[in-house]
Amino acid sequence: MDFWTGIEALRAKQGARIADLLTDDTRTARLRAAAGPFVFDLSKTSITGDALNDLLALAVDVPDRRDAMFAGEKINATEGRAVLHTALRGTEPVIVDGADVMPGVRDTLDAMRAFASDVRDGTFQGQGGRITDVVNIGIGGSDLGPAMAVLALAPFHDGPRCHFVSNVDGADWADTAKTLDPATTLVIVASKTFTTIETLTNARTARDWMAESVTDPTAQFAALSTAQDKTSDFGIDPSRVFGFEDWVGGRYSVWGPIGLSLMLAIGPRNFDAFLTGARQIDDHFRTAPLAENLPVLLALAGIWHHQVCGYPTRAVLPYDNRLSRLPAYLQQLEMESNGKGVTMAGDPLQGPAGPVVWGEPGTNGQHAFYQLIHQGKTPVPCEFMVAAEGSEPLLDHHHKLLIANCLAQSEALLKGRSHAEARATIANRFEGEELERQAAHRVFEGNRPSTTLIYPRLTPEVLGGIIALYEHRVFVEGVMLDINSFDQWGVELGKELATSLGPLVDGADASDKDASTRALLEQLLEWRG
Ligand SMILES: O=P(O)(O)OC[C@H]1O[C@H](O)[C@H](O)[C@@H](O)[C@@H]1O
Repeated sequence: MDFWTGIEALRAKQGARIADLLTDDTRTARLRAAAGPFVFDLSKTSITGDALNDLLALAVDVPDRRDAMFAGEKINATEGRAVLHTALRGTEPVIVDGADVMPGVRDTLDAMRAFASDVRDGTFQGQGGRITDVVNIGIGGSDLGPAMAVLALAPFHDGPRCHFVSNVDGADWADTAKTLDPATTLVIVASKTFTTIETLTNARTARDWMAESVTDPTAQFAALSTAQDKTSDFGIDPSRVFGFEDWVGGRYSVWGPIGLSLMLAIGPRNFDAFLTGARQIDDHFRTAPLAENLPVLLALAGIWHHQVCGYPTRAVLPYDNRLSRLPAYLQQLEMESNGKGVTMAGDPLQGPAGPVVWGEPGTNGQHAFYQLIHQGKTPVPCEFMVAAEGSEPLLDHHHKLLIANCLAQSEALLKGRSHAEARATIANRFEGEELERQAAHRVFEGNRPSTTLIYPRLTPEVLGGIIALYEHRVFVEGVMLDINSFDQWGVELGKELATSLGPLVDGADASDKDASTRALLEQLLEWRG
């Protein structure tokens, strides 16, 4: 059946009360999947067994497309590229344009390991001695992955301190640089294309900063890029350039050279565990039946909530403070991949593609935006995640509270509180009409959907698995929607216009701009003096 016809038919199957569905004892076992160290529960959604079967039927193309991706077929059709981030953590040969890519992947990983070990054990020295700090200069996929992962794996750090500079706003560089000694800092310029204006601007500023203090300004520079001619032009010695191929998308690139700062922080062995965790999920995704396939079920929950129920956003709520950058990471992964308007054939989509993805760690969000999630009129499907154990054994009483809060939120969303229940909680304080009015403000509709992902503890392996789960979820949704999840043409226009606006900020003629832009520019220029 055509996807959108199937979605239309599924709309008639909404409306079950989640609490009623949960009276069926078999539901939690059926709407749950396990893979590697994860258990995923989607029983607190309104997906009935019948609707799940229909959703699974709409995923019929997934196995073939999945196998095509893993086999190196050029499924990124608008750019004519294979999509092989899985090869960066893979073990089996993958043939692209007649040649196996795996020897190159292994060589690069070996070179990264050797360099990371040299930096970590002091064999590679800065001009003022051992490297104490690493600054990764990159943006988008060349920043979010390593920045998120370095923060997530803080308990595993035994290498130099890692910093991340991404924004072209000079404040980002300035605030970071003032904590650093150039003579003991390694600067990593991370850019797949090595043309990104933000990254090159920051990298040149970093080179000038080095030049003020050390003899050889680029001797402590490394580069991560597909464009090795451009890294040489910048002055970075090829021995410190770690290359990758165009079949690695920016937002899928943390597994290879773009992960170098992570490898420097946690060491090659832990980085290997990070890859292993992702590979476990790759194996699960390739072999588990669709109905038990964790990324597939994540995707079906996504399709159910966005395309069927029409909920415009989805919240990612890790009860894991070190995953505080995960929502931002997933915003790029999901919204840049599936924020599309046309099918693979270029026809307008008949409905929305990816939802708005947002979130913050719990419990912080509870004291901020959860009000809207509980009582706002537009339901927000919530994706909770929590570990059985924290990484701070001496603070286990904190972790118990974290788990209790995570489960309490999904329970509150599910159960809600009726008017009668609300009235009962305040009947000793109010009466008559005032009691009714006060009670109305304390009603929770309930029946709000959520899913929960649980795991034993946040380790490199588990983090690798979480990212791979979401990568494959995005892929499955993309296949079902018949969109290209691997290009990002939507970011181009703004870049082109920024280039044309550059001279205007210097005072060049703005007469071809629209009236609003002209007026804003005029005021800004007046204030700039
Ligand atoms: O790694 P780079 O080539 O510098 O690209 C950095 C980022 O910028 C682009 O505009 C894309 O939207 C992102 O997908 C990419 O990750």
